[in-house]
Amino acid sequence: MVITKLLGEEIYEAEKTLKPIPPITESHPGITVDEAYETQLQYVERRFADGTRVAGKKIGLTSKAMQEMLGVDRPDYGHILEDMIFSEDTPVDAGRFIAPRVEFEIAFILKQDINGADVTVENVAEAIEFAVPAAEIIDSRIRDWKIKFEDTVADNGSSAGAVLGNTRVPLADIALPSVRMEVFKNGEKINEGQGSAVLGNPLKAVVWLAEALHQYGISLKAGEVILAGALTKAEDVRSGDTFKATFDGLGEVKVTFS
Ligand SMILES: C=C/C=C(\O)C(=O)O
Repeated sequence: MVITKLLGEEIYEAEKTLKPIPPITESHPGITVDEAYETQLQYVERRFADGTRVAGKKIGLTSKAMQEMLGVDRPDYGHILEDMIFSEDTPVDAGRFIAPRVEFEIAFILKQDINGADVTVENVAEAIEFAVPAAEIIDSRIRDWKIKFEDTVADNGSSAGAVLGNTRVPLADIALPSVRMEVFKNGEKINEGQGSAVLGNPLKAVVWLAEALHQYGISLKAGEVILAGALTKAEDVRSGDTFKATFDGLGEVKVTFS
């Protein structure tokens, strides 16, 4: 059995000191997915002790592009904490992370709680107030991004930050699977994708999340932000870089790194 409290503490320390740890799947080869999620919760509890709170959740590994990039074959989730939310208007210090990457996705703001195992796309749509263009900063507290599924789960879904664009679009005004996205780095277009890349429809990712959380007795709360997963692969970040993603009908989000 894995000592999840100790592992959660190790991940917390790695993040704080910028000293990554070896893959947990090597130091604890028998770690189960349940133990990895328990480790994530222990990390989150440790972060609460510093005074932060849950702002929402991220769903990861919902697109083929990200699954292929990281060599995993199924979605996971992590917690977005209040101190992980950055503003579009203030450059984010790349030096506060170990090996940061940025990715672009559709996010949702909830107006109702979502509970339970038998959630449908319709239930999820009713609980969402707005769709929002979003960037997620990901990072790995595991050395050199050498992660297997259980490593990234334990490491809070490799999440490090979120930036929300300024637009808020009601779901009635947008067909999420057909939203086209373009990604620009320092003014040059580097990638493009479509909402359907996320499990066919980003709302299905939220259904997946509600069901996955239910197994661990966690529900989604009104006011939370849910990042539904990157549409295209993540991009390495260096200080001085500016990234922007434009989404048809949804607006844009920008993030600059100092
Ligand atoms: C390792 C992180 C993956 C994601 O955040 C994603 O696929 O969105």
